[in-house]
Amino acid sequence: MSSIISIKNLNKTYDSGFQALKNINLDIKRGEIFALLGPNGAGKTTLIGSICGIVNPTSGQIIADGHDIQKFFRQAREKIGLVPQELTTEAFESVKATVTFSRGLFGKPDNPAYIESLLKQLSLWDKKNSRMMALSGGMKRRVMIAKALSHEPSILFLDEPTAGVDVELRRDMWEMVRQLRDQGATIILTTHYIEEAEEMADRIGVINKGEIILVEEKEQLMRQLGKRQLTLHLQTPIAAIPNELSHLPLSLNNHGQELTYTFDTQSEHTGIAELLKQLSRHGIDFKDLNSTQNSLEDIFVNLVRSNT
Ligand SMILES: Nc1ncnc2c1ncn2[C@@H]1O[C@H](COP(=O)(O)OP(=O)(O)OP(=O)(O)O)[C@@H](O)[C@H]1O
Repeated sequence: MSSIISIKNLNKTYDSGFQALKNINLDIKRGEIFALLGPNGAGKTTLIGSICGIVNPTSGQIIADGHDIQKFFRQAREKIGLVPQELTTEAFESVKATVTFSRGLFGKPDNPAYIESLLKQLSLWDKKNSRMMALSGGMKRRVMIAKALSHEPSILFLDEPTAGVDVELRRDMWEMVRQLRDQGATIILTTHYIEEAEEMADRIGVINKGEIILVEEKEQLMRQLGKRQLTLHLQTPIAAIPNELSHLPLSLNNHGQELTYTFDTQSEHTGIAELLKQLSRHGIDFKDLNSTQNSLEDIFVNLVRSNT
């Protein structure tokens, strides 16, 4: 897959002297969903703002769909749709007028058929004549997406798309974003919600204190760093893990009723066969067992912690 965005040696120091981005190098592949994860103040909005031409980088280069964002701002910006964090809309305008106006801002000729298909896709067609102020928060968010897509960009940025949105609407949004990707858009989203990245992203980038500390295929990331836990629900509670088993990665929980074994999904030998043999030797029987994969959240928390 070729790159649609290429960022080289990007730095941003604000007038206050604060360095918000530190030598960022990042390529976004055409047609992917890329999730940029990071704690508060990590530099996510500054990075997106730089790509969209809202923030002026101190140094470095950004190419968006073939155009240098600093040298050919208009051409590069035309390729980009941005859905900002805040809902900003004209209260008295109709949905259709708002979206049509946004297209005009990019100097694109009217295309009522495109606007109609966009509103239909975002389930807004029924509301096309409603005033913005009469819409629910979720509908307003959809209009923000329609506005961002009104000039037919190839790249869509979603800055915290589901902040403050209820679970059901969040799932709808995810579905919508996937559909957009399937139609050929490249999507970059920032999020605090690990679950959102886990659910949607093809690749994940982690930014912390202005530095990209990791970029990885999501599946690969989960495989590489994911640990699995096997929990054995014991027939009879035990007071302590027998000394002979103390070298194993075991923990005793739930008043001695559960024994949890942590192992690496990547290693050749999980050690489970040996564990079961040892338990049987010590007369520890279990009535049930289940296993769980460590979540991306564990991985993320560990990464950010080890980077501080
Ligand atoms: N105009 C500005 N002047 C000075 N410092 C700024 C300015 N804008 C942002 N910063 C600082 O730069 C850092 C990165 O901010 P940014 O908004 O990019 O982070 P973020 O990852 O988007 O955070 P959040 O998740 O809270 O939105 C923060 O420490 C912030 O205080």
